[in-house]
Amino acid sequence: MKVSIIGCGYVGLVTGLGFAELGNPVVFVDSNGSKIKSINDLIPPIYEPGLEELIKKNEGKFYATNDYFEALDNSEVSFICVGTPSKEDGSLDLRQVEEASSKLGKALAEKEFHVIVVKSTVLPGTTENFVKPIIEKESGKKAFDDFGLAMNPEFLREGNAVEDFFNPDRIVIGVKDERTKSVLEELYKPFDCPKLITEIKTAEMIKYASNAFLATKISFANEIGNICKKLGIDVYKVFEGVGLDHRINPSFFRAGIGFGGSCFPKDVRALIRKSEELGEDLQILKAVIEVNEKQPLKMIELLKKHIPDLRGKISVFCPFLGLK
Ligand SMILES: NC(=O)c1ccc[n+]([C@@H]2O[C@H](COP(=O)([O-])OP(=O)(O)OC[C@H]3O[C@@H](n4cnc5c(N)ncnc54)[C@H](O)[C@@H]3O)[C@@H](O)[C@H]2O)c1
Ligand SMILES: O=c1ccn([C@@H]2O[C@H](COP(=O)(O)OP(=O)(O)O[C@H]3O[C@H](CO)[C@@H](O)[C@H](O)[C@H]3O)[C@@H](O)[C@H]2O)c(=O)[nH]1
Repeated sequence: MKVSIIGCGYVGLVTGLGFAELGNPVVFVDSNGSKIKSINDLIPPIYEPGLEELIKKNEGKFYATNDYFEALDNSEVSFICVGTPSKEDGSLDLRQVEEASSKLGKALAEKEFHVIVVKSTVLPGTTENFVKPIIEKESGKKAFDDFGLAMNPEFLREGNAVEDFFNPDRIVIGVKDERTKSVLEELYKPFDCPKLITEIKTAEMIKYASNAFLATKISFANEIGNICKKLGIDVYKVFEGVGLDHRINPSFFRAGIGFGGSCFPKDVRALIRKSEELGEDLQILKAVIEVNEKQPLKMIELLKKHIPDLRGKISVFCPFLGLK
């Protein structure tokens, strides 16, 4: 199946090259000219283990452009993989999604049935209440009828992205119309993992609930770890024991400096912000962020204890607190 990928960052590039490896011709679209050149020169613009081999191995099965019309002409399904960064207040900055939806809509006006899939992490309701009206306005077409619209969250981890693409724990497809459902089922046929078909807003929420739960596990491990330190207990052994309970699962209990990365802090904050708009107080998740913000200071306390005269000798960068 011919695929186009809108936005060639971690998610877009890995997803597109993964689909190419599985035999699907792929057109990459990005607004950044140097990324386009780099992809066409077979040089991955980001580092991920296995990505360089993948891009070289699939030469001739993909190309990159900034032309949405050409991309839609040469594909049956487009994945929106642009960034959804945080604004100052924690809410999502949807400008990249807005621009991509608008340009896809314009190109769609000249095409017969085409499927558009939101892969970017967006809050529940965004695909149907934000992306859909933009595409409908720009294309003059009706979603779920003249074109397909779906939400397919991505769960890959930076540093493990290629491996995660080919071996996902599950594939979640939020979809409404039968035609789009069969297009995505066909595309994901080679994957031997549970495939969950849901409502569009449910798929959006599964992504947030997953990241929020993983972040909660880490903050929990850090709180237990802080007591363990005081009691002289090895926290790693504790969670080895805890994780042996099949109801719990041993992963993501590694205590340390707290979670960072490009997703957990942004996604947990966005969910908290959204819940505030809805008049709900997400107390657990607020505590998860609070514990995480304090954790680097705990590490500094620990360092000070072991190296008493630390002042002026070492700088530690804490994601939320700056240099300490
Ligand atoms: N990085 C991860 O590990 C990860 C994992 C799962 C989900 N996600 C989610 O996936 C989305 C993408 O994340 P990412 O890390 O790949 O982002 P990124 O910032 O690395 O890449 C976004 C790409 O989109 C391009 N772009 C921006 N506006 C565009 C437009 N209008 N048209 C075409 N291209 C445009 C940018 O130039 C950039 O190359 C986000 O919503 C993120 O939360 C990220
Ligand atoms: O036991 C653990 C595991 C992770 N971390 C920290 O948590 C952060 C996130 O790590 P990781 O999940 O490996 O990387 P990400 O690339 O941020 O991936 C997360 O965020 C992505 C974007 O949503 C999701 O797709 C992935 O499933 C989810 O794991 C990092 O700061 C890690 O150091 C811990 O402190 N303890």
